[in-house]
Amino acid sequence: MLKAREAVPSSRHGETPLYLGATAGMRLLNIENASASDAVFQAVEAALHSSPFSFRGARILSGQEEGAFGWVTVNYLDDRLTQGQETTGALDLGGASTQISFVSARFDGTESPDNLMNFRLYGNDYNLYTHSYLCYGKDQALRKMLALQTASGPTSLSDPCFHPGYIRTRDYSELYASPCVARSKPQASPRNFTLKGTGDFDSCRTAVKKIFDFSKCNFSRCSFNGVFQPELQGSFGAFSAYYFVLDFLNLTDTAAPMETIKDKLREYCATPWADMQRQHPSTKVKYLAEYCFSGTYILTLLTEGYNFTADTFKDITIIRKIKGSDAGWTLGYMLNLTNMVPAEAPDAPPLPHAGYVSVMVLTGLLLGVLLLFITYTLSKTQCSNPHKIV
Ligand SMILES: Nc1ncnc2c1ncn2[C@@H]1O[C@H](COP(=O)(O)OP(=O)(O)OP(=O)(O)O)[C@@H](O)[C@H]1O
Repeated sequence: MLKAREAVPSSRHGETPLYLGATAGMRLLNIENASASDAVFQAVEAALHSSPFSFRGARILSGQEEGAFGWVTVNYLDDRLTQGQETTGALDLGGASTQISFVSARFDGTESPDNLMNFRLYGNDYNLYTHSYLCYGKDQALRKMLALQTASGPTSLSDPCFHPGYIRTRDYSELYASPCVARSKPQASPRNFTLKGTGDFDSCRTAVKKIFDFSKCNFSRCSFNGVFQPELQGSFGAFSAYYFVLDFLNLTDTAAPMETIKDKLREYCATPWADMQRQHPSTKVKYLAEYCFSGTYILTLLTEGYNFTADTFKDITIIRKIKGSDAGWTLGYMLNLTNMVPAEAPDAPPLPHAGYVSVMVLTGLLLGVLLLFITYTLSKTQCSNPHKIV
């Protein structure tokens, strides 16, 4: 808010619209404890009402909206919508949910209407495929994996997704305090367990893969958990936690061979925890401890979950910003609420600007010549009939 006050001239504060959108973290809180979620909204709304901006409401976005607005942002910033070009798909990874959105020539919503978002933008129609996976953001995905590993209520857990030498005591009640895992809490578990890292990428992949269900699909094709997904098409931009994690791991080059990416992760996960802390003293410890899991999760989600292959992986660009603006759902949300992306292309002028200038100059010249001619004719008439005036 302080940044916004500085960025917007104070004379314009009152006319600047302010909206608040909440995503999967709040969706989960709403499921878990609706009155707590309401209380958060009341407090936030009170604070925003007292800001100098024109506050126009706070609400929780649906997963579909989150995915679709991320897609609008990426394609708006790339100027693909005004030009009616082939669009870029959007891959968003948050803490609580993850979204995939893209236009596919093979998807018109018939097979799975829930995944369809129709848009008419700048005179072009788009059938957007979008799906949001609640509980598959990187923080909730880690909970899901740990829940599977602690289903029998052990006091100690050797975990391949954490560095060798990493030790942390984890509280069972805290780990299972999320609707994503609450139902699988072991009946008779001790108060806590000791998590010990073993740093083994291949075993980590095996553990991560277990949080995806590939056993059922009632459609012609699925990603995971029985969710319909048409064949991937075109290029994709991956942002948010995809960027934070892959940038830290130096793995943003998606054109690198898949084996090279795996080798780098193998080496990274196997690095002793003490070395990691020494090499990255200013990195937040929670992030540092979880990059091995997060990197492995991202690779598994993209390849096994969404079906990117060794060949199509290079179609993904890992992005943070486009032309100086953050890639993410927020800009798309604002553009939508302020009607800044019109359904129809603005009327094209019949002539380009240079054409108008030429017509104006020619008309001016003609009028000038006409005026001169009239003046000349009049003065001649007056000279040849001097007596008629009297
Ligand atoms: N530098 C970083 N390194 C690693 N993780 C990061 C870094 N910065 C932020 N994160 C994490 O990345 C995740 C994505 O954050 P973001 O704010 O984009 O999504 P979110 O609001 O959690 O989304 P959603 O509610 O839809 O799941 C969060 O879990 C956040 O803690």
